[in-house]
Order: sequence, then structure tokens, then C-alpha cells
Amino acid sequence: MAQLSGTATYLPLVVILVSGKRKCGKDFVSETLCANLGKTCAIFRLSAPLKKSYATIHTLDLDQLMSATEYKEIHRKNMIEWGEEVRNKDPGYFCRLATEEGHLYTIWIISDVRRHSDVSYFRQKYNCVTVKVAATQSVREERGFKFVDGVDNAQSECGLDNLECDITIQNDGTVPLPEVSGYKELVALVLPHIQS
Ligand SMILES: Nc1ncnc2c1ncn2[C@@H]1O[C@H](COP(=O)(O)OP(=O)(O)OP(=O)(O)O)[C@@H](O)[C@H]1O
Repeated sequence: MAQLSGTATYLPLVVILVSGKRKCGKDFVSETLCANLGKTCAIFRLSAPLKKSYATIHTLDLDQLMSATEYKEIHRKNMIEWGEEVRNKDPGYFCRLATEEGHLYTIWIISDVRRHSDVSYFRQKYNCVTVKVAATQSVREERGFKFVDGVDNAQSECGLDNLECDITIQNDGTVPLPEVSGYKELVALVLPHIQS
């Protein structure tokens, strides 16, 4: 049974770890899933504490850094390198910060998992379901993806290429997500955790 104390170790019923290439639709899938699960569910982004700390240190505009704008793209590469240094010293650093409010929710969706160390961190502590969101290159390009050397071929974008996930969602096109391949299977995998 999950404990609701902020001081004791809190156990959510399930943690859904979402990964995938840029503009495959990780946020879109996470938001739909969160809205449909019907329990206290929250989306946490590992990039949020990273961006917050990076913006503070470099006196940047956090709102713009959090949005899908050109501003974020300009700073992405340096921010990734800075995040690398922090993670190398403490692999769970951003995972812990991102889920600080986790005790308020029974289901966590981590919508931007990029590292094996992130997956290991959550798997060691919680019941996890891993989800890979995929889309063809042309669909991703229609959604604004442009290849950036040093970003799209870096560890931060390719680190989980070989991760065997429990479910793959093929998120091409604009059909409603409940009809997208893999989505119903994902919900079926999550439900036993949250109905117990
Ligand atoms: N199935 C879908 N139907 C309609 N629009 C979609 C679908 N999937 C994604 N999109 C749209 O494509 C764009 C990119 O999706 P999203 O932001 O979820 O990708 P992401 O993988 O989280 O991107 P990033 O890697 O940059 O964080 C958004 O505008 C989103 O609304």
C-alpha cells in the first residue's frame, strides 16, 4: 500500500517511463494517457529541473526554455552538456528533483526519459512500465524536427535506442491517440497496477 507521508519512502502504484526521439510525440502521448487513466496522475519531466537550474545559473528565460521554441533549440546543446556533467557526478539527481511532488500522485508519467541511468533509477525504486513512442522521420519533420549535429546524434537522444520497452506506440499521423497502434495495449498493461 502506498504511503502518503512526505518523509517516508513514498511508493506510487506505477511509474510510466516514456522515451522516444525528438518530436515523436512523447508529450502528446503522456498528456492523453494522463487524462485517461482516471486516478491521481501527474506528468513529470526530467528536463524541468535541469532547465530550471540551467536558466538560473545562466540568467536565461525559463518559460522560453521550457517551451518548444527556437530559444530552447539555441540553448539545447550547451544545456545537454551541462546536464551530462551533473549526471556523471550523481545519476539520480534530476530524477529526484523532478519527482519531489510525487507523493501527491498515485501514477507518475515521466515523459522524457533519455538515459539508462534514468530507467535504472526508477526501476530500482518503483513498479515501472516502459513505453517507446515512435514516429517516422517524415512525420517528425512535419512536427518541426530538424536534425541538429551534436544533439540528435548525442548520447542524450540516442542513449535509449536499444532499450527493450514493454510497449511501443507508433504515433504517426494525427488519428486520435486511443486508436494509435500500441496505445490500448499500454493502457491494458497499466490498469492492473492501478486497480489493485
Ligand atoms: N497523434 C498526434 N496527433 C496530432 N498531433 C500530434 C500527435 N502526436 C504529436 N503531435 C503534435 O506534434 C508536436 C510534437 O509532439 P510532442 O511535443 O508531444 O513531441 P515530443 O516528442 O514531446 O517533442 P520533444 O522531443 O521536442 O520534447 C506537437 O505539436 C504535438 O501536438
